[in-house]
Amino acid sequence: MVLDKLGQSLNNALRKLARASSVDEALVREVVRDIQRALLTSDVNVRLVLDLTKKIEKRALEERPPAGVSKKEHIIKIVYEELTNFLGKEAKPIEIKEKPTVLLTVGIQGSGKTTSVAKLARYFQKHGYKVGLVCSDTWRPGAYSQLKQLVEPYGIEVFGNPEEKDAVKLAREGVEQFKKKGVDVIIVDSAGRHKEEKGLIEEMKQISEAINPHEVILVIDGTIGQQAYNQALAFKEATPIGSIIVTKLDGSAKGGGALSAVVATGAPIKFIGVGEKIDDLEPFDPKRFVSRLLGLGDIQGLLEKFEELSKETEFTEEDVEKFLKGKFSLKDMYAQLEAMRKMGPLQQILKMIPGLGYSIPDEVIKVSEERLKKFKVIMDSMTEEELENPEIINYSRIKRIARGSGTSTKDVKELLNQYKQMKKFFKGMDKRKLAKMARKFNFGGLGI
Ligand SMILES: Nc1nc2c(ncn2[C@@H]2O[C@H](COP(=O)(O)OP(=O)(O)OP(=O)(O)O)[C@@H](O)[C@H]2O)c(=O)[nH]1
Repeated sequence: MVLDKLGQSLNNALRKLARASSVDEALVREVVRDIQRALLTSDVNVRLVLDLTKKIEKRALEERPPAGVSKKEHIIKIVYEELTNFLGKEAKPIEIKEKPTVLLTVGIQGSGKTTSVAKLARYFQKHGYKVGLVCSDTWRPGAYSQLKQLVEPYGIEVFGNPEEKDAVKLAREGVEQFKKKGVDVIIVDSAGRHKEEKGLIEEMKQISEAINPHEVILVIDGTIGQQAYNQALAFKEATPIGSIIVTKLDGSAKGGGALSAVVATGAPIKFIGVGEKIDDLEPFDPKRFVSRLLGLGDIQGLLEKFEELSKETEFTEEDVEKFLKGKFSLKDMYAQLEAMRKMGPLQQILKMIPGLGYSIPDEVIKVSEERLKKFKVIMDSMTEEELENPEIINYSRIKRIARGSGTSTKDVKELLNQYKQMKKFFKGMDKRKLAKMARKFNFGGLGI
């Protein structure tokens, strides 16, 4: 996992808070100290840590939680917000505004540049773009074949010539060729032979002049921790169109230091490298990153699931509200059960929502494909009125429905029973938490 040690320490600090019977000043200070320690261990710069934790402490001690929110919840939210701000607040994706968009990547030797170029190519390809790669690494003869090998399985073309010694010429030729071929994104991999910033920036300027890229991406090795600051700063000062990929955040003890150091320079981090495989590249989104880091659940992931699902089932916000309030018809229940089956166990989904650890009885949500099919057949034999208001279904209606659908009265009763249980369960949930949960399901501006 990405920065799992840091995440674990931060999560432990928040758990201390969550477990305490009451929240007083001493506890706040203790939790803040734990957060400090966790960040320092991840090589975050001392001054940055102190600034950040001072803000958290001040807000935690001074701010009063709004009605309906406990002090603990409020402090967790403060920690989440301040950490998110600390890491740049908003995601800043690479935008493909023009076709072709030309991207130039630079990086110090061994930073993970070539691997990142392949990952980026795959990323854009997965998003529907036709990608061409240019290897202008004239320093390391193996670079061209390394790149080719990485992207070959995906049919991504690589331009290069291991015999050519002029990197600028290679870059220019490669870009020209791909422009003629009509690709959407051209990524140029530079030499990466430099051990320090100066040479790197010189090379970047030369190639930039020749190919006029839309964006230059500096690849920084996340394992160098706060040393990333100087690299990112020199880069930022050299180019106004620069963005950054921080690599090797999987298993790096110093990743927190690298990320925060880069953010401190004002250079935008656009992607993070989270493994050696081609798909191990993630767009960097501070909100999503921090909520995962703190173990608050992956809200964004949840939303995406809902979005995907709503495309197929027209699963609307009102549906969710109805569902959560226990006000739903049999038709709604069927749609929800179907949706749940597609999303995985509801239990799992609820876990993705911060602060909710509801334990839902199995019988409420367990519904097999076969059972669902049977439910559908039964429901097809019901009247509109019965579907809207199943309470009116008495024994004689049950018998008629069973006959009409070719099922047994037991089957019909089972369906009605499932409906009752579900309704009862959701009605019985804590109203405050329920309202909070409904709010969390708000697809639009979702803030914790
Ligand atoms: N664990 C992990 N390893 C990575 C990541 N990104 C790159 N690597 C590894 O880092 C090593 C160096 O990567 P390269 O892509 O060859 O680095 P480079 O900067 O192009 O290297 P030179 O061309 O020699 O300057 C390789 O073993 C990669 O597999 C990452 O996000 N996580």
